[in-house]
Amino acid sequence: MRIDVLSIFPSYFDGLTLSLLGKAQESGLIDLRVRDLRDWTSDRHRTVDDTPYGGGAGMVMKPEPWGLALDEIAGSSGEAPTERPTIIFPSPAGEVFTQKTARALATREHLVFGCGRYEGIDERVFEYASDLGEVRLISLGDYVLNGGEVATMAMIEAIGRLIPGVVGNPESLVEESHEDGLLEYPSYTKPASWRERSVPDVLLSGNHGAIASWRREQQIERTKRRRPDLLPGDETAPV
Ligand SMILES: COc1cccc(COC(=O)c2cn[nH]c2)c1
Repeated sequence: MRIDVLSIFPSYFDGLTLSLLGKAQESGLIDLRVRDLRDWTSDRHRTVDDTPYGGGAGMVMKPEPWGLALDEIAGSSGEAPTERPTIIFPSPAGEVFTQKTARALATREHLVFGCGRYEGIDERVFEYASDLGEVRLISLGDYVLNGGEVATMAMIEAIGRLIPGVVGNPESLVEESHEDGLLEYPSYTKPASWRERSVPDVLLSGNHGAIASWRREQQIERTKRRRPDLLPGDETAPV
């Protein structure tokens, strides 16, 4: 998978070269290219923002740099024609990102992330970008960040770890929260007793059927308690 990131703070993404995603890049599973949006400005101050038409506080990101950058990155830049890229703009006004979104995006060949700053990006950029690829405005949740970089980091990690070969043991991707629509069961490791607190006996029983049932009960109980919104109407229905 090729992932392009456009940001006025490209060094935000230095962290992605570490650990898991770092190895994925070395092995060629992920081709991550982080670019500074200011590289597509032409004035001395490398200006990327201006005042909003219609007034209002703050600044809006100018369309010109975005248009030039997207033409180069998302346009058919002479490389072998592959599927059109999916162009993602993190935004508080976007669809909510879930594990389902991550799974769907992990199947794509080419993702482009456009990190907004200030009060946002000129709306015409999203319209123009839809001629170059599938445009998705995606929100991590109902809160506002100062820019799209943190949301992009989170999405790249959530998507990247689902790409076959990135995570050593794919089994570890199966039993985790949201994979089966429920929160994950509690985990324990040695010592069996720690500060007067013991590991649930069932987990020491060696009875794999009982352990599986106990874990499923824990998933349902936790989901009911912390995230009832995830449960279908009838919480005993198979998820
Ligand atoms: C594209 O325009 C803007 C404007 C303002 C902030 C941002 C950054 O994204 C978020 O704030 C966000 C993402 N998920 N939840 C919140 C983008």
